[in-house]
Amino acid sequence: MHFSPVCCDNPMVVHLYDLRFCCCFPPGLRQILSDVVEEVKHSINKEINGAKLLNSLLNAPRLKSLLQVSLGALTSAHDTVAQKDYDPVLPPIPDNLADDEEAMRIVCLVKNKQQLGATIKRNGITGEIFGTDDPWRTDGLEPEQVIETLARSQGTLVFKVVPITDKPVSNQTILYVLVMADYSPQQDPAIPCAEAGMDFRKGDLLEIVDQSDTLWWQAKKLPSTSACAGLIPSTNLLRRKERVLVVSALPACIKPCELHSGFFLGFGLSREFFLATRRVLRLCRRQSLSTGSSQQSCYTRCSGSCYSALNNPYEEVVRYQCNPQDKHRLVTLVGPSGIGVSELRRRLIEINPVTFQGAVPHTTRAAKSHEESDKEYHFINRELFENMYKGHFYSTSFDAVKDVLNSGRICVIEIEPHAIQSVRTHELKAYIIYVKPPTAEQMKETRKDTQIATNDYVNIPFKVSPLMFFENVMVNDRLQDSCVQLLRAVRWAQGETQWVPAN
Ligand SMILES: Nc1ncnc2c1ncn2[C@@H]1O[C@H](COP(=O)(O)OP(=O)(O)OP(=O)(O)O)[C@@H](O)[C@H]1O
Repeated sequence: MHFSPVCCDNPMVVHLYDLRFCCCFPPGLRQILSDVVEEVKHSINKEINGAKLLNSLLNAPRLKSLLQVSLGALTSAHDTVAQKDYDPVLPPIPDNLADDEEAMRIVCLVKNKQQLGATIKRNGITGEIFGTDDPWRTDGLEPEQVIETLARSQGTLVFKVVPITDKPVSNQTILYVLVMADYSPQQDPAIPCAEAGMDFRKGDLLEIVDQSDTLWWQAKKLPSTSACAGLIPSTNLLRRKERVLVVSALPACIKPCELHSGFFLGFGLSREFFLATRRVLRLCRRQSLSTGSSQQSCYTRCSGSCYSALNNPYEEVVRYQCNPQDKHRLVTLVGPSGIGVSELRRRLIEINPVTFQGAVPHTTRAAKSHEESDKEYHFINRELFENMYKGHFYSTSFDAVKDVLNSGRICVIEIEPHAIQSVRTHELKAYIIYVKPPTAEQMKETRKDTQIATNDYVNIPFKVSPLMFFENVMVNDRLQDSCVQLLRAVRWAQGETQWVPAN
């Protein structure tokens, strides 16, 4: 080992970066060090035992005093460094910082020719981009100019990150949305930073805290205790992604799908893609509006939900607490045919006819002798009937529902899945209950006194895709239990704070 002391002109200046390579000592210390080195050289030449040499060296009074002096010199160097101002001269820390604010940080990046990913943010009110120090200031620069400068720079980039003194005044309104699509940032090659992304599934409730970017918004999933928001695609971006995905999901209900598989390659959407998607969606919508029983299996499967999800992947919702003067929420039952939706509705009304009432349906058939018009049915002609039910709840009109709600009663109706969207309005605030069949054995057991062929019902291909619209899912097993369950759910719906469509 060869060790020689190094001198420099100004022994009190110790540069932090060079501490490992440059030691500067005062003259007295330099002398002791030279003596020690001489002693070591001398011992080595005498070819004595290594362990002995080390032991005698460590116990040598000179080395001990050297260590003491060195420690003192280091402490003094540290104090000098701590007191000295180094270039570049940074602006003073704002003195009105709250005690709990994080301290100012100096961030040093070493950049080579590779790209440096950075998000540059501009304060919407002051126009300020972000504070850096002389010689490069961003004051008055456009974000594009800052990006250009960053891209051109090489070597060490030093940022001074100063905590904000005033909390930013957000000019954004917080938006709550019900999500109609699934999203995973890990599977999205287009997201700028997958780690900052937030995944969500159909039916999740999101609080959108920032929509200033056209492509990427920031949101929190509710209920959430996290202070951190994640990146999610904006409505337009998600719509674009969903258009690609929905076409791949459609062939199940659209029989001869003429789409070319090439359309699914990437998100670069061609004109052909849009035309094909539109054609498929039009078909889907037409089928979902169709009334014929032959189309039942198709529209119960897609139930127009793919169409609405594409249109509106984030449905705005608001928190709603029923006030005594408010009209009741519309209670809506949905389920496969023959499972007992009508039976449950009938029983609910029977239990408490003062509170519950069904909306009087319309029919085109002639009134029987004992039937009073507008009591069991509204008797109307075919032309009027066809005009009324287009896109609505078939034989039940909005007016019939509103009549019941205006009377102060709770209106209970049953609808087909494709009509779900028509009742999901801010005015009706429909509370939608999905009635499911029990297991095949239970179905046989509980329906043995009825005329229905139970096997046909449990295997019904009733796939309701907009599951996120159901606020309650119940199994119609034993009738008595189902009625109690239904009653409890309806009471809950009219009392608790809930999320309802904003529009
Ligand atoms: N939980 C139950 N236990 C026993 N029988 C039941 C139960 N639920 C319904 N039923 C009986 O099953 C039969 C079919 O019920 P219901 O008419 O209500 O079916 P639905 O789902 O309304 O069918 P559709 O829409 O075709 O009219 C009826 O005879 C009804 O009394």
